[in-house]
Amino acid sequence: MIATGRKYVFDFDSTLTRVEALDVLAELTLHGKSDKDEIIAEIQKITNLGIDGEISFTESLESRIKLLHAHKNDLEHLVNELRQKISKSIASNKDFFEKYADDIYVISCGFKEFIDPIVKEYNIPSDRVYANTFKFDDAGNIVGFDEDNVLSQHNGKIQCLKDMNLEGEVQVIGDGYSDYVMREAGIADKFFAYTENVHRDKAADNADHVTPSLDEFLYLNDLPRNISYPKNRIKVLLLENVHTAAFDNLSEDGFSVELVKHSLPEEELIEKIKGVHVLGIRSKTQVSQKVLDAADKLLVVGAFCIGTTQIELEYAKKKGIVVFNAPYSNTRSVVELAIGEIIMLMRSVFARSSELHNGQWQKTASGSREVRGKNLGIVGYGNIGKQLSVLAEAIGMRVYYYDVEDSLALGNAKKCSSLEDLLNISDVVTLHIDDNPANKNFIGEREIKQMKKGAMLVNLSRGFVVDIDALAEALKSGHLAGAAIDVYPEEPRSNGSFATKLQGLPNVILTPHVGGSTEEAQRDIADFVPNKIMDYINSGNTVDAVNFPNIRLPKQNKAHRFLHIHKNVPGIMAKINKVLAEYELNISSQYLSTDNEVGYVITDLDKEYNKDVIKALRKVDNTIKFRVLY
Ligand SMILES: NC(=O)C1=CN([C@@H]2O[C@H](COP(=O)(O)OP(=O)(O)OC[C@H]3O[C@@H](n4cnc5c(N)ncnc54)[C@H](O)[C@@H]3O)[C@@H](O)[C@H]2O)C=CC1
Ligand SMILES: O=C(O)C(=O)COP(=O)(O)O
Repeated sequence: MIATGRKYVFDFDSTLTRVEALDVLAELTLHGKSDKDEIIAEIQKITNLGIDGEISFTESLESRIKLLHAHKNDLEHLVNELRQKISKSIASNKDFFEKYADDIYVISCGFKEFIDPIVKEYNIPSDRVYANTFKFDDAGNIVGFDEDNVLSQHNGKIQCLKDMNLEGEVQVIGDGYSDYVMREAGIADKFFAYTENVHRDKAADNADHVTPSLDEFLYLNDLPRNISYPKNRIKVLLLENVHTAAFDNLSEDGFSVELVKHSLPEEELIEKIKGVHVLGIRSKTQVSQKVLDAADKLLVVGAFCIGTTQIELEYAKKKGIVVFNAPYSNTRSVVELAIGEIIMLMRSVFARSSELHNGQWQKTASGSREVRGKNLGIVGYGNIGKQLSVLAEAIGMRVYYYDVEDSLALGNAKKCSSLEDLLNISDVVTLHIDDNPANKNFIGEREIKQMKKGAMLVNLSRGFVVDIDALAEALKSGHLAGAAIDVYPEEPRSNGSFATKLQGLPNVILTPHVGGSTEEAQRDIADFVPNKIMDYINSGNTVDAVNFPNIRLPKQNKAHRFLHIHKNVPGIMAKINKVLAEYELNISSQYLSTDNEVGYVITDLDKEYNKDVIKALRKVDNTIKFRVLY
């Protein structure tokens, strides 16, 4: 047991547990009744009015008990339910309740009958639980409560705490205004508004501190805790209108997340990135060296897309910043659009449609062909190219492909040994090469000339891959019969006006970089990338990182985890382990992964450590980043 001279007074409902116990009791007792939902809504309304001090507490209690129709036997079920509903950060910090047991109290306007058995498991004995008690009739029905108990009365917590006569600094942790009043009355020294389960403005606005979790409370008080840095202090900045599910995923895990609809130019990002730990972007945001230099806290960048060349990957690595992307989530969306566009181009659908929009009936078969039996040339036989190959064959196209890497053909697709071979043979050429800057003007005047007369070009890869001037010329001259372009050498940062030389040309489909913009793809990315980010922040795992040595280690219980990122020079591991040995720390597991530039080591320790070891590890030569996880 450790003495701090402070007393910690916890509220129960919606603080120690995620729920209001009487709401749960109502769910149990009203189960199967036709008017259950209305009664529960009524109970919740009364609960909130009581918590916010809008009606007298006694009144709220009386009304709720009447509506409950509960029996003694229901309490056992209630306790079982509540056991499953302990607040997340309370359950993960059981250690605190063990070590500071003598200084922890519960003051609740709930009932000892269900609070005692729950908090007992957190080392809080019944005599430190101040709460109401039920009255039962002979048949065991709950018919009321002990009206002499101060806690059944309005602002009863003030009187209760006064009567307890606690010595030392008294800190109250609760979600409601009825907890704050102890501080307002001057009986408690500090009030922490606990918002992990519910955010009540009236409590938060008056609090000395708002604590979104117990981790934050423990951090503020420098008390031992399950994670070294509370998640609400980890700032996440999501740009470019990533799906709101990403916001939900990261906020639900406790991070502080800001969502910005568009991309930011370098100067603005340099300002905005300060203090940000996690940056989420899509294909527009340039994460340049200057941005990375300004990023004083940045740990990880999530590209909510496939392409990552908008990020200075190597420079990020040298700074110990890990980058993840979503390599598969939007591939199917691109493939479906490619198939659709190939058919639309071959049938001159857009030309016919524009004519009709302009009031012209232009029924003709001229320049309208089936895709069946036509040659499709896929350039870049990667994740997208391969899927497209399969679908295109399924609709009867003959597939040819060209890739710089040796890539196995799927189905009956035929590999071309040169780009020229592919261009010579294809009725439609579709580009799916990666966003490597070396692919700039990959398709220029010379390559277009190598294409068959009347062929079509589809580009859903990157804008700089095609020389737009040369393409516009070829379309105007009639050498090419059509094109579908989704990506452009220069794209705007947000929605608005846009100009390209391809505008107004017949049989040219123009789309604003929407190849991967489907609800399904964006929704999937919003799970995939946040999961990678959370896995790295919470456990140190870097599996699937695009610029970093990959490590996965399961989270350990009753252990401490240190993450050390360093320049990959000889002797670092020896130095790290020498420091650990000097502080007599026992390594329970350790895993190192390196590439040419950096080394990344996760070390798990099986016992308490002297905080000075952290300083010593940070001082190890060639350390880039050091983080204590838990
Ligand atoms: N329009 C949109 O909204 C979207 C565009 N994309 C873009 O699509 C492209 C392809 O994506 P994935 O298939 O996932 O990439 P991937 O990396 O799986 O495949 C790319 C393939 O291109 C090959 N390649 C690269 N340079 C080449 C060259 N000069 N000549 C021949 N082959 C070359 C690579 O060897 C690789 O096999 C990327 O540029 C990506 O950014 C991806 C998703 C959505
Ligand atoms: O995934 C990619 O690489 C894309 O090009 C899609 O980018 P976006 O998310 O639409 O900015």
